[in-house]
Amino acid sequence: MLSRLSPRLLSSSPRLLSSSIRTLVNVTYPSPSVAVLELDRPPVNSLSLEMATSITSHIKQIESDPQIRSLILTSSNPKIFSAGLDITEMSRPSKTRLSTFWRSIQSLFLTLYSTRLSTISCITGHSPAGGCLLSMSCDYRVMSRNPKLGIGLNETRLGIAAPFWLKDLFVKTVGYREAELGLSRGKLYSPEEALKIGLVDEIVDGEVYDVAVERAEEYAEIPEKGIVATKRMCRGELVRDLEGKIEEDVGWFTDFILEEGTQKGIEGYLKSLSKK
Ligand SMILES: CC/C=C\C/C=C\CCC/C=C/CC(=O)SCCNC(=O)CCNC(=O)[C@H](O)C(C)(C)COP(=O)(O)OP(=O)(O)OC[C@H]1O[C@@H](n2cnc3c(N)ncnc32)[C@H](O)[C@@H]1OP(=O)(O)O
Repeated sequence: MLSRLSPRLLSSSPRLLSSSIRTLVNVTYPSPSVAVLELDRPPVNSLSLEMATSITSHIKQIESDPQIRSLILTSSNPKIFSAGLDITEMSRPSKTRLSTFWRSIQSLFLTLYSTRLSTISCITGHSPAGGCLLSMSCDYRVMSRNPKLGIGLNETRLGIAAPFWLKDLFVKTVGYREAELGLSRGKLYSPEEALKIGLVDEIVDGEVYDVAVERAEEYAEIPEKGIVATKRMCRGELVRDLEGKIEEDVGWFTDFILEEGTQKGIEGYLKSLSKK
């Protein structure tokens, strides 16, 4: 039933949907060629299996409407874009659930990174780890100037390492040396710092959403053929690298997460979060 509804209909009845099926995202259309996908999984928009699957399927629905040229990814929580992977998915999981979870993350990355749509990440709040992955998978990033916010890859702080494709994405975004420094220190960058290293493209004092819509409309005016060919040229290599190693990557991830030492680290990290 849900899959037969067009994206436009989805956006016109978000309340009806949320009362029947929890979609975890809201889709709206500020102009005829622009869609907005708002992450809506309180409290922190962490990426569970269901959340990742929902984002991926909504991107595919939006993509299937030829009128839509640009997609803004944002959050219903003004303080948090996304807290990254749902850490509870990695705490004492079954191997089956863990591998399905990781496949949903791989698939979300591949879908967002290689979509024909021009993608704008509208970062109003914190964006650590998987949140930074979502933003880096977009074509353009605008962030609130708020100096208290952080964006970056903090995996080492959890005693884990980013997978090779996330490391490669970071290297492609900020350059080798900065990526090596940022990854090994698990650094979360302030908006000013992120702008300096090219992790975000613009920081905004006022309404960051309005700037995101403006940028989305600018992208929508560029001929689609040129955009798609350029994205394929710039992004194809990383997409092919991961597509060729899906099973290997699932194996590494599940083996690493299921190790007792990793489990103890994850438990400790979860405790420290809930004690705050
Ligand atoms: C080839 C492969 C080989 C090996 C690969 C191995 C490993 C790969 C690893 C994969 C990569 C992982 C990337 C990730 O995304 S891991 C997640 C990292 N995220 C974080 O560290 C963020 C943690 N959260 C925070 O810092 C703060 O919550 C935040 C700043 C976002 C918001 O702060 P605020 O004060 O507003 O809220 P809190 O009180 O902290 O949180 C509210 C409740 O939400 C819970 N919470 C927070 N973050 C998460 C999360 N990521 N997952 C699940 N739950 C989360 C938090 O515990 C609070 O819960 P309650 O106490 O209210 O129950």
